[in-house]
Amino acid sequence: MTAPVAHDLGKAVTVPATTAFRMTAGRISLDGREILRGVDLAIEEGEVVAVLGANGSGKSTLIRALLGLIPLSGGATELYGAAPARFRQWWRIGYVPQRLSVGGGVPATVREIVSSGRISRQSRFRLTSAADKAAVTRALHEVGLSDRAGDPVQALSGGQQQRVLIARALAGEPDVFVLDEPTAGVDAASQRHLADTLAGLIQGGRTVLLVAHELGPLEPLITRAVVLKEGCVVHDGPPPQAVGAHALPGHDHVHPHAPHPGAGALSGWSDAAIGSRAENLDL
Ligand SMILES: Nc1ncnc2c1ncn2[C@@H]1O[C@H](COP(=O)(O)OP(=O)(O)OP(=O)(O)O)[C@@H](O)[C@H]1O
Repeated sequence: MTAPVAHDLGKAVTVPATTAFRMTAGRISLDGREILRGVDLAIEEGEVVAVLGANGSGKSTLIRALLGLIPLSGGATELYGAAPARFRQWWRIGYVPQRLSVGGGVPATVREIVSSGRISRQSRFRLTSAADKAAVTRALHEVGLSDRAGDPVQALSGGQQQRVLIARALAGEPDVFVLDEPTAGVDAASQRHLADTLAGLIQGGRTVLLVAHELGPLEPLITRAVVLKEGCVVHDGPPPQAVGAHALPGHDHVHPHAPHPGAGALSGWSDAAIGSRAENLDL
């Protein structure tokens, strides 16, 4: 993919877009099973890409590998042109994992979790700034959780915890949003609100990479679909008509995520942002 044409001494030249994520011949084996089997993929800045596929096809594994969270057994990945071990600009990436792992962890409040989204923007020697606090407050407001800021995150419903993760991402003000099944377990109104918010982020030039089984209201935003089947890319291009795994031949997705009764409407989060260092990507 290329960026719009620039002009150099009157001559039109095509400027390559910056590649946010690249995987070349990526292979991953877990417990002796090959989960990704030779994936080539590049996500350019400004793209809005949906990774689709049946249960167990490797979507989450692909996303986590692109973020450098799972080591490859073959091939290579790059974040903004750097190998994950050499990548330093973690503030550029905001990751919303499928769920918050809080069981057995140190108790944390909603505000503390959301504040962790600012860590990659902070200097080791600098205390939390007014800008950090403002970004956290804005992100909490934008997901409609301002009134729950002081509550232990364990006290929130599953849907609300997902909004905490979204707020954490928003708080870091990243360039790229990576969302693993952002519509799973979220009611229809919240999905529409999420779509509006993503639309604002995309309009602001952000890149979006998301995993979804059903895109629902996110569908019009998607510029490219990558379909996985048994760890291989079987489609990479324009979203199919009636995009979503349901539209694909052989779709056999099982829906384990019932809409969560506690997942209320996301109230007004827009072009704030996310970010977190790799060690903060997966609480
Ligand atoms: N840590 C692990 N160890 C062993 N196998 C794993 C591990 N994580 C995932 N797998 C397996 O890898 C396969 C792909 O899992 P992954 O979560 O990437 O699929 P997915 O397409 O995201 O599925 P879903 O739609 O159900 O979320 C599955 O068969 C899963 O059981």
